[in-house]
Amino acid sequence: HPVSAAAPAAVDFRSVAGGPAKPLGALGPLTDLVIQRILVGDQVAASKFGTDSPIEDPVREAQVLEQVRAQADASGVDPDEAGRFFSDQITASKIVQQGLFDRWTSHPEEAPTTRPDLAEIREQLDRLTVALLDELERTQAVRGKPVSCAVQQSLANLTGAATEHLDALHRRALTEATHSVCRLGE
Ligand SMILES: O=C(O)C(=O)C[C@]1(C(=O)O)C=C[C@@H](O)C=C1
Repeated sequence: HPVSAAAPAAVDFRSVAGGPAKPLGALGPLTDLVIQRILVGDQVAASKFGTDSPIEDPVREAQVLEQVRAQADASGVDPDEAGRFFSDQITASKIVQQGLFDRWTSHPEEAPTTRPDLAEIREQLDRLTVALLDELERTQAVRGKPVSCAVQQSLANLTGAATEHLDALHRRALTEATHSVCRLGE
């Protein structure tokens, strides 16, 4: 009998679950937000590529970290812990931006053709800050248990990277952004 049309190479979690797939486990929601912030890095890169704006903006970084420390207190998270976590988020964003700048420079046909507004993107980042701090607060117990935390972070990163179809650059950013989640609060 004739061989049927190409079978899917892998199970799509979406069709199984019947809804949008999300990173799994206790750290799934936190990791989902981390991935969203990493993906906003693509928009930041698009807003800056081909302009005079450098990837690194120390004034904005200081504003972000100041907002984080103030809101951490209100959310019941240690400000130093929150500051370390968000420094990692900023580092991850810069990894993505530099990687995309390099890619777009050597393959100009892949460069974005429209330039999003950085001020609007920063408002998006500010909203993510609030949501991330809520998740840092909610996950304090599991993050305090080193072994199960490491297992949960691996699970969330693997499933998150797969369902969001992250490429090598964005997976590297995800590793950087989550590398101290389980050590925080110790
Ligand atoms: O807002 C920017 O310009 C960004 O590039 C985003 C971001 C961040 O992750 O918050 C990253 C790098 C900059 O140094 C400042 C802030």
